[in-house]
Amino acid sequence: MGCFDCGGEDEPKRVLKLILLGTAQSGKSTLFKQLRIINNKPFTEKEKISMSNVVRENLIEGCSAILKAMHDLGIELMKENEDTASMIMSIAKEPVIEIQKILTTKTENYGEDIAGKIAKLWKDPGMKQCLAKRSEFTINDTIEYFLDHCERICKPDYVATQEDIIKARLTTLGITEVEFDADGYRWKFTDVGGQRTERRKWIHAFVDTTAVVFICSLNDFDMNLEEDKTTNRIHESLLLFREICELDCFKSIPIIVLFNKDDLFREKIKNADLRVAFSDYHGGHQYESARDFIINKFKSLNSKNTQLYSHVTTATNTNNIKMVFNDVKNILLQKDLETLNII
Ligand SMILES: Nc1nc2c(ncn2[C@@H]2O[C@H](COP(=O)(O)OP(=O)(O)OP(=O)(O)O)[C@@H](O)[C@H]2O)c(=O)[nH]1
Ligand SMILES: [Mg+2]
Repeated sequence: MGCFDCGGEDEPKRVLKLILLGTAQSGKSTLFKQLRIINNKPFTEKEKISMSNVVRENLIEGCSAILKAMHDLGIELMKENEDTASMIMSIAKEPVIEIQKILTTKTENYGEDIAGKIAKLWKDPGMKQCLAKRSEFTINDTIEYFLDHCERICKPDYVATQEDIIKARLTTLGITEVEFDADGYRWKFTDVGGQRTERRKWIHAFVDTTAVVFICSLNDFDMNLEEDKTTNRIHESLLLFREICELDCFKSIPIIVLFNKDDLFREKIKNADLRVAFSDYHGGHQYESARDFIINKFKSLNSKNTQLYSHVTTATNTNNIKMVFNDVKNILLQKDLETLNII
């Protein structure tokens, strides 16, 4: 493990480098954003402005995805909301920059305030009926939050809050790093894109890795990939996890698996059947049985006996990630001290 001179301090700090890996939408960037918050690297004004546009786009795009799914699934919309639905569908076709313009300039052209119309649309029973079938179409996991806050988000002077930024969905392209100092060490976290086309870039980020943080979304078991509609998301995650465990470069380093989106999984499992993904599952709708079944599927792939640690997480919850990060820190600090023969 190399040393790194952080500058400005008396002694160079030892560097611990962690890489966040996992399939698309598992929650890597959400965790990455939480790590910034926890370690006092707040979002800059520029980032807040740019994320405001992402949030607006998530709201319009999500709303339009629900409306399209209602049409495809034969779910009725109240007659009085039909004009709003057409308006949303046409705004959603615009490039992101246009959506921003439409929502930031005065909206007299539309007769009524767009936000008010979306808020009314959100009360349409068909919208919620459709979301109950969300595993049948692609929709952002945090769309309910954005719809609940649509009046604030559509204001011309809207600036994204910390919570909005955590809940925003922006596909990661390329590799992003953040560094901070804690407990006498310099911590480096690397976030990568999880879509299949992004994974070929990962190799560039593997150098000098201290530990891998692999993120799997528990909620994925009844959904198919966005980039390949015929492949189950949790099967893809298992395959990817096996590949990572088998990589020579990670042979002797710890792998920390985060079973994420626990909040969504707890709700979903009450009605959904894990057998849609695993025909050998017989635990019914019981949360613990289903959760442990998935965890054991991952653990069984750890053929090369890598040091494996696991946590169940809700990455959108800052306190939860704070606790997990403390545990991860303790594991890695202990290991580093052992390496140095200090203990
Ligand atoms: N409810 C809930 N939503 C989550 C959780 N973790 C992440 N999300 C949401 O899921 C969406 C996708 O999360 P990201 O962190 O962007 O996923 P990613 O793994 O970085 O995806 P790629 O960049 O495409 O690889 C975002 O809207 C997040 O707010 C969670 O634990 N619970
Ligand atoms: Mg990402």
